Amino acid sequence: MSSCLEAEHSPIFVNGPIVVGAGPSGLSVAACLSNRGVPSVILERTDCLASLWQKRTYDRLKLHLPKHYCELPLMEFPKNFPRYPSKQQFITYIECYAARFNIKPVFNQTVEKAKFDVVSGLWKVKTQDCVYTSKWLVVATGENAEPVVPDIPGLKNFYGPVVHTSAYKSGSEFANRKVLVVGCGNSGMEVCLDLCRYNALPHMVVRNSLHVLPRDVFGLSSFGIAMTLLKWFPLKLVDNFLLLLANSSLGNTDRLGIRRPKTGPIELKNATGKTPVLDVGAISLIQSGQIRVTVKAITKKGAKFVDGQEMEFDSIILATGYKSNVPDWLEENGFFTKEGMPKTPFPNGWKGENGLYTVGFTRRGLLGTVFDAVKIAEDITDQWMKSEGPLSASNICSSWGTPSPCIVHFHFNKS
Ligand SMILES: Cc1cc2nc3c(=O)[nH]c(=O)nc-3n(C[C@H](O)[C@H](O)[C@H](O)COP(=O)(O)OP(=O)(O)OC[C@H]3O[C@@H](n4cnc5c(N)ncnc54)[C@H](O)[C@@H]3O)c2cc1C
Ligand SMILES: NC(=O)C1=CN([C@@H]2O[C@H](COP(=O)(O)OP(=O)(O)OC[C@H]3O[C@@H](n4cnc5c(N)ncnc54)[C@H](OP(=O)(O)O)[C@@H]3O)[C@@H](O)[C@H]2O)C=CC1
Ligand SMILES: O=C(O)C(=O)Cc1c[nH]c2ccccc12
Repeated sequence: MSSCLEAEHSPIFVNGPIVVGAGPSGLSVAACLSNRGVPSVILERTDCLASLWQKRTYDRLKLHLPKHYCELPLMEFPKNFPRYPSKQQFITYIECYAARFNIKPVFNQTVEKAKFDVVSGLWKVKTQDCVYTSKWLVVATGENAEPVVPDIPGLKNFYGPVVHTSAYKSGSEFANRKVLVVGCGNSGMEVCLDLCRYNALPHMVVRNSLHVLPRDVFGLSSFGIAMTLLKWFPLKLVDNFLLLLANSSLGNTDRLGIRRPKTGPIELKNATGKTPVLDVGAISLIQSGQIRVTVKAITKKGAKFVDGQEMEFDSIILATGYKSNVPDWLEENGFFTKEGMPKTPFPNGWKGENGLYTVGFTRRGLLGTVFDAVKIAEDITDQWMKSEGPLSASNICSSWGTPSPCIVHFHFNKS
């Protein structure tokens, strides 16, 4: 970023939106804009695209919804990809996607602060190196920006390694080890399964009720079945049907220490964002006793079970989920909750005031991302055409590869 260093103290004006984050959401917005001839700049804190997928997920990860539901706008997955692409295939797809739309994010730029400047009518976005300004700010930092590391009593005194799932790659280092896995969302379940495949001995902490559904039934994906049925039937009926399928294929999970919530799986996902576990084999290992369930408290060397029994563990894996980091860097007036999620529920949470947009905060996975990205690109394009218009190529500072980014400097009065 030599241009940034040269431009010390003078903001870099972006003739199009500034997008924060080069994950699937940021790339989707940039692609939809590029398709409409609108430039944008993506600022990304890491040195790669889709860093969640490249750096913070385990080796065995596959998409758990059929690929059709995980496609970004304007580009399908290759025909030869399986129904559930692997993490590496998804990353390849993302790289091809960026190349196809000629998107070149500015890497190693952590957005530390962003604020709307009323005087200039522009967003000022500060990274460790530069200040960027634009009429539009697109927040694409994701629902999974930071790991949740709960303050569990006893955890600090535990003598062995404690790893969050975002740093877990495979069970290869855990062979013959007793591992306590805290949390039983999709990460906890899949890590337990992976640990078993490497001959480790996982014990899983289940705190609350949760839904587990088979990923596939009769060769069809449960999610696909639900999406199809929802076109004709009410949500509650579809949820009941999913539970019927789940009980007949997995049995009664209550008996395994996994209680079902009263609200159905899709209704709960829509209302709270809590994703049902889509089972890819962990339940049968719980049934056979290879994965053990529930614990009460963590002690210095192990954990105390609800029945009073104590057990020693070699390692702890925190499968305790993720959180948004928006409150750490965005200064705004009440569009986001203190947890960093838009207050306005889906489908209307994509647009704030003064040119603020959010993509990928719908708790609906990549389907939600596509919905937001298309809306945002339409909305910004309309404004851009009216007010900005395509400037000559030499004035454009953008994440497009060609013409090579060139920067327009504006000086602002310090407010
Ligand atoms: C293990 C796992 C598996 C999943 N599988 C699926 C699936 O199969 N199907 C599905 O639909 N969804 C799935 N999801 C949901 C997931 O959220 C989406 O797949 C997708 O990654 C969301 O994209 P995003 O761009 O919104 O967020 P992210 O992929 O998290 O990308 C956000 C980007 O913003 C960057 N960033 C964050 N803060 C800053 C900052 N301050 N400055 C600059 N850059 C910043 C990050 O480095 C990151 O590159 C999965 C999630 C996880 C954790
Ligand atoms: N193959 C795939 O595509 C995969 C997709 N994913 C997705 O990634 C996202 C994140 O999933 P995941 O990482 O599993 O996170 P989740 O937020 O879904 O689950 C977190 C789990 O940790 C538990 N937990 C949190 N704090 C504590 C605590 N203090 N003590 C005990 N338990 C605790 C929660 O319990 P409680 O419910 O009681 O709060 C919950 O069971 C989801 O959307 C998921 O679907 C994840 C893995 C694989
Ligand atoms: O993988 C995830 O976490 C997702 O959010 C994908 C998703 C969107 N809607 C759902 C409903 C049931 C299971 C997963 C999802």
